[in-house]
Amino acid sequence: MARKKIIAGNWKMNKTPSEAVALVNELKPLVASDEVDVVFCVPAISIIPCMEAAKGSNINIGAENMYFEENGAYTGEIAPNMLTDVGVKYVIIGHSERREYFAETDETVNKKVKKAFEHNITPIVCCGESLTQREQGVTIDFIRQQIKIAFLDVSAQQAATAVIAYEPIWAIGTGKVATTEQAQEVCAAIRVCISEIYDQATADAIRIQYGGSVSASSAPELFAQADIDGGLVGGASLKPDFGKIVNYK
Ligand SMILES: O=C(CO)COP(=O)(O)O
Repeated sequence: MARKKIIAGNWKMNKTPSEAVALVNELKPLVASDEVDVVFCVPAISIIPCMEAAKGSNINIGAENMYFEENGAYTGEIAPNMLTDVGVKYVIIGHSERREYFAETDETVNKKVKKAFEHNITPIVCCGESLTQREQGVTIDFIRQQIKIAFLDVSAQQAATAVIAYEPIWAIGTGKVATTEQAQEVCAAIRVCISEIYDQATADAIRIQYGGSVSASSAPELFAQADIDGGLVGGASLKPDFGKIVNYK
């Protein structure tokens, strides 16, 4: 079945709100496309101004993180209904930088994924192995574990609408993009894992992105793979190059 590609930018901790608005305005004409879903995941403080700037365009403004409680004494966190109240439909969950620097675990990722679905926000669920894990030959086992825990108690109906981002940690921000074969192999294994947890229809529906040093030159071949349904793009999403990535064909 044909899955619509989804190409998302992860701005990470870059751009002040006014710089963010300028970037949305700059990229707006470049990322125009009827063929793919386009998402800019921006720092929380820039979500509202970016939404305003993106009005009338095909750009969806998403969040980079969200907490798994509804409200309360969680200083510094952003609740799901704060996101939905301003129209956010996508949130990145469990990025490797959150896992590494902010102590996120497979269990907190699972709580956040469930909470996002409760609020009808599409989670972009991140997974990915370290260089040591790849060298030790445990990549697929490790990714399967991350996926199985992330989707605990998530229904097939919900999972079918999710986005998974496969981001090998060694390829993030390093300029070292995984080979097309490596990326396709793991994305295919993720789809098999989803078919085992749920069924083939769910596996056929779920969208799986590749992320890690995606550039205008690597995107066309990566996105042509059978199990790669788009990309989660860091550095190159902050540049006019992102327009080329979106219009990779
Ligand atoms: O972490 C990433 C996207 O979430 C990838 O970042 P880069 O594209 O900068 O390698």
